[in-house]
Amino acid sequence: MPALQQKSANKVFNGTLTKYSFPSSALGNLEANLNVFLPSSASSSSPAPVLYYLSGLTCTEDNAAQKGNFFEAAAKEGIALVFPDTSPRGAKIEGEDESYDFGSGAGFYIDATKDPWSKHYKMYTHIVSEIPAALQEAKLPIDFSCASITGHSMGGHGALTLYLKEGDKKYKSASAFSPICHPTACPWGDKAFKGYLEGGVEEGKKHDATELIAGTKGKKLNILIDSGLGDNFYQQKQLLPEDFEAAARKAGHGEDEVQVRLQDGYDHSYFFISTYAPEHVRWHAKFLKN
Ligand SMILES: N[C@@H](CCC(=O)N[C@@H](CSC=O)C(=O)NCC(=O)O)C(=O)O
Repeated sequence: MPALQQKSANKVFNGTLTKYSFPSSALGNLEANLNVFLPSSASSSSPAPVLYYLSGLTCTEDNAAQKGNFFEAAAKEGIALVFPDTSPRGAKIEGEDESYDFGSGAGFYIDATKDPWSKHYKMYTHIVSEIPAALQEAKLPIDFSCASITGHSMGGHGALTLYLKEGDKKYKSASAFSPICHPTACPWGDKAFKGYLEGGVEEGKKHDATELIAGTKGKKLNILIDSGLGDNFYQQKQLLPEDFEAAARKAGHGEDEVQVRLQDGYDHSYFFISTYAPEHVRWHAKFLKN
């Protein structure tokens, strides 16, 4: 695995936010960027547990780091944060930069199976395996066996599906802000799955949180979702949190395992995320530090 290159470092809440890049084999050897926050408490003898944050459509590794309001709570709880990018960059595929909801900035946290996307668009492997391996090899003081995952919108879909697919051996808990909860039933998911997957929307069911949670009867889950009732994408039925909640209840998960909270007046923006980010970090800390 090629070494991480440090691009910048900033002190924040006594910890450090560092931007790295590395040539990613999952992304067809394109350069991948990510931001990593290490709390001051992290050391090789006391590595920090880690919370991954997956961003939404149009974002890079910087949006949540700059506007998400995650650092103070993570510093207090002694939790490392990893902010990956949302897609490969510069794959030079025709149509890659034509729309905000497909191609660059819109990798959907799946491994594409359809040409020409499948050579570069392997965001699932990039997040689940490649990034932890690269950070581990760089000997960052992070305990990758103690990880949880969160995200926003497309990244909320990523957080829920990676958690539901990988299980508690990989992630102890999942939370999401305004997640795309039922992508096979909304325009964003329909476009992404038809574009990236050989089997289209049918194959997309493997990457759909509402479909996945239906098969979790008897499993113990730790999921927290916040979505705003003033969110234009919620009103346009891109998010469908009610479908996810209904499927969770049908599979036998009560509020103690799957909480779906609809927050009055909040929109889809980082003003909403930054309001609830500290609470999400503290909620994950219960599972990461027990
Ligand atoms: N440009 C688009 C809207 C794009 C948008 O709202 N992106 C959200 C994520 S949406 C779901 O994944 C986002 O996080 N944007 C970045 C930010 O910093 O706010 C349009 O015109 O509708």
